[in-house]
Amino acid sequence: MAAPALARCMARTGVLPLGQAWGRAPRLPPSPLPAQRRAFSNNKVLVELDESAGVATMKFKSPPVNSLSLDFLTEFCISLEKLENDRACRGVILTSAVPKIFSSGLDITEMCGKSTEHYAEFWRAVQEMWLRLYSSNMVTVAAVNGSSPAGGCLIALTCDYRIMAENPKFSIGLNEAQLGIVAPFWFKDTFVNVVGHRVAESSLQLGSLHSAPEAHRIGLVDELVPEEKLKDRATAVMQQWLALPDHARQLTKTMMRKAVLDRLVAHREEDVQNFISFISKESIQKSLRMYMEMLKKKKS
Ligand SMILES: CCCCC/C=C/C(=O)SCCNC(=O)CCNC(=O)[C@H](O)C(C)(C)COP(=O)(O)OP(=O)(O)OC[C@H]1O[C@@H](n2cnc3c(N)ncnc32)[C@H](O)[C@@H]1OP(=O)(O)O
Repeated sequence: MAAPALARCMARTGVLPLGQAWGRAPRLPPSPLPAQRRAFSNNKVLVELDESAGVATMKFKSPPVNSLSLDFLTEFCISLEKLENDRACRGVILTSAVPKIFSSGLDITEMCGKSTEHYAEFWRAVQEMWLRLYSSNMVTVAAVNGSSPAGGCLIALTCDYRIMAENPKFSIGLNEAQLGIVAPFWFKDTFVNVVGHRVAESSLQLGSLHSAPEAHRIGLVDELVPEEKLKDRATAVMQQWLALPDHARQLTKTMMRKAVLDRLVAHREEDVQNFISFISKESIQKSLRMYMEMLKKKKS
């Protein structure tokens, strides 16, 4: 489906047509074209594709903090879909163009004082982002070059490999409990698949944000590197992963992730309704408003 048609579909339904992501045939190797670089961009995401390497870099560019608004999620999904359907692309590195921040997670303003219809549209877009990224046929590497709470952490967890800048001021984690909200089961499942049940259980209950060294120690990120080496290291890791035949890697990835993906697909609408009833509670709205005020006060 062409990008404008996809955009129209998402504007109408808040969802990309799922058939596009599921049951896709294994990716073919890139055609032997001369070395070439291509770029495309929208308001929230910049994509640079190195055709000779078969690798795209997707940079989040939604200042001040790359919060995951409905617009961001829509443009992220459209960009990912374009790459997924591009034979020249076998891997994608996700990183940020905003200094010190990878992503501040779901845009809290999308979850405050909005209509039921808006909450449904927003949550479907969050689900869509995760379903597409977690089931991607491409190799996905997160180059985490800044703080990455909650939904930002989810994006990193959803990739195949995570490399973080070793700055101890940067933190990462599923801190939902600190906001008085609860990470849904598929955030939790993704987290458990990376760090194991025991670490996930305490980290989720406490809503912990882990400094980069601690995140490495508990296995939340795979490597720490000096910030200036992050890009090169992500490229090297990508080359290593792409040295293997795509079909074997893709089938293995599917086997490892299928149960978790299937669980959301089977309960997708129920999950939307759960989100709506949870987020619409006055007590939850109050917690979110207080949290936003706290963020603003922290500045002054
Ligand atoms: C059933 C429901 C489950 C839902 C699951 C939820 C998942 C989530 O992702 S909830 C979001 C959780 N996110 C956070 O807790 C992060 C909050 N933000 C921060 O901690 C910090 O902003 C920072 C560390 C990311 C960056 O710090 P700093 O560089 O100091 O920037 P500021 O704090 O001054 O923020 C600038 C500006 O951005 C606004 N903002 C920050 N995060 C968000 C956000 N997630 N959504 C919306 N807006 C956000 C912040 O309020 C400031 O706004 P202004 O004061 O208007 O400039």
